[in-house]
Amino acid sequence: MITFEDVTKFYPGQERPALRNINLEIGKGEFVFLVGQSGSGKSTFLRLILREYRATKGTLYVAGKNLGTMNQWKVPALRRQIGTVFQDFRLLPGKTVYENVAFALQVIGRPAKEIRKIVPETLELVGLEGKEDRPSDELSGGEQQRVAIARAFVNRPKILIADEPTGNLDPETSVGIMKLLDRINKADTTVLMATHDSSIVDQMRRRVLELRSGELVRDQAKGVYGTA
Ligand SMILES: Nc1ncnc2c1ncn2[C@@H]1O[C@H](COP(=O)(O)OP(=O)(O)OP(=O)(O)O)[C@@H](O)[C@H]1O
Repeated sequence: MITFEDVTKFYPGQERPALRNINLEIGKGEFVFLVGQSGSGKSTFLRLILREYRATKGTLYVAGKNLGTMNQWKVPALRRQIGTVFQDFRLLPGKTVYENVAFALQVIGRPAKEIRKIVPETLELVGLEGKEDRPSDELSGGEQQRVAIARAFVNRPKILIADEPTGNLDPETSVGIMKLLDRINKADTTVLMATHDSSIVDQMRRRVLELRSGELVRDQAKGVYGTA
């Protein structure tokens, strides 16, 4: 689903690359944690997959497409296959739970009838049934993240990228969010999650990729957050 072939990324004016010679493959339906200290290259890794940047060297394939040679006009279609969730939720202020999720389908031109069917189904999946009409800014952090996950998943993307999705949540709420991401993964969605949350990584025991100064220093099946 995602293949890095010797991918290096230099930002303009940088002496050291943000990512250096990354080689790896993430298969369909995998759940992968991306860990590493601040500045190790995690965000750059995720942004390359979204074609926010191009690799300076090497080749990156996502959902069968070579992102290096992809025309700019095809990038929106690529991004429709990748749901994104962030630490700070990024919901539409002043909109209800329902509107936040429906908007994701409206902007890609889905028919109103389909939207009326899929949005309630997805809100039920994330445990927000009955809260459709609540203003999203009045919800708890955990509920807001559920809205964000519903919005990211409502289009049934092949890949879900989560950048520190539990970073603003307490441990108990974080466990609930991880159960939800696990359920989405079991629905055959490839999940890639950047995190500093060691207890979650240690509990879940999924594949762990560790970056250090832009290099991939660990690729461990059923891994833990840190090596001793
Ligand atoms: N737009 C940019 N322009 C120039 N340098 C950048 C840019 N974005 C990131 N960098 C640099 O690239 C390196 C990797 O940064 P990146 O944001 O990918 O790390 P990170 O692991 O996501 O960090 P964090 O955990 O703090 O989000 C750092 O040295 C950073 O300063």
